[in-house]
Amino acid sequence: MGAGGCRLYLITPPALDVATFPDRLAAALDAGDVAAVQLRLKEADDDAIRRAADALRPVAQARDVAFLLNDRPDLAVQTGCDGAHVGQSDMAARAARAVLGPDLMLGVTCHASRDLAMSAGEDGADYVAFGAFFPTTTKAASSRAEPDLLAWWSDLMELPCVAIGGITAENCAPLVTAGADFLAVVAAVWDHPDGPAAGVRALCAAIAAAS
Ligand SMILES: Cc1ncc(COP(=O)(O)OP(=O)(O)O)c(N)n1
Ligand SMILES: Cc1ncsc1CCOP(=O)(O)O
Ligand SMILES: [Mg+2]
Repeated sequence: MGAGGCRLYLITPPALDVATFPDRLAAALDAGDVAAVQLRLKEADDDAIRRAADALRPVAQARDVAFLLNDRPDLAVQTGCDGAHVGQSDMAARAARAVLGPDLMLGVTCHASRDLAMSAGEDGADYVAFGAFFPTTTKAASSRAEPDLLAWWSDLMELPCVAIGGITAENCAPLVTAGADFLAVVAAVWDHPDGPAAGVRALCAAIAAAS
């Protein structure tokens, strides 16, 4: 996940079949420019997360796509992930950084808060995530963010910012023009009526059109 224009950040669906999902992920990643994949299995136990990470990490890393694990910096280290994403009630960013060491990537949820984002940056985050920008059924999001937050952040800070929450090809343009470095999406890709590859193509085209 480097500097440059706005890029796509895929988050896995809430549940997946570890036998078949690697091919779905490969098809999605081969459809367009994707910077990162986050494995996010909120209901899975540690063994299931390890199995999924072992099956999916090579698919992403073979394509130079960063592979991050949600919520669990410890398992991210154990399973060879490129980093982890933590929320405000998962683990303090400073503690997550200590578990990950200096080299692995750390993302931190900052809701719609400038203060949380500045603290996350000071505590070792490699990116801050703001949202939810739009209504979403993937998660009961507790905060609502507006594009001007992205504009404020990207004007003042070097640290990349991720926009998340209900983002689609149809609604993403204001987030791109406001300065989001990454758009994190679940449903717009995995629930696309023509399949995940079509979802990635549509989002990449929308990002390009707004850039
Ligand atoms: C890129 C990105 N941004 C935000 C989140 C949300 O994290 P969190 O608030 O910890 O909620 P859960 O995803 O754990 O339900 C995320 N996962 N990724
Ligand atoms: C994990 C998460 N955190 C805030 S909104 C959200 C869900 C994003 O999924 P979708 O792109 O389907 O709205
Ligand atoms: Mg979390």
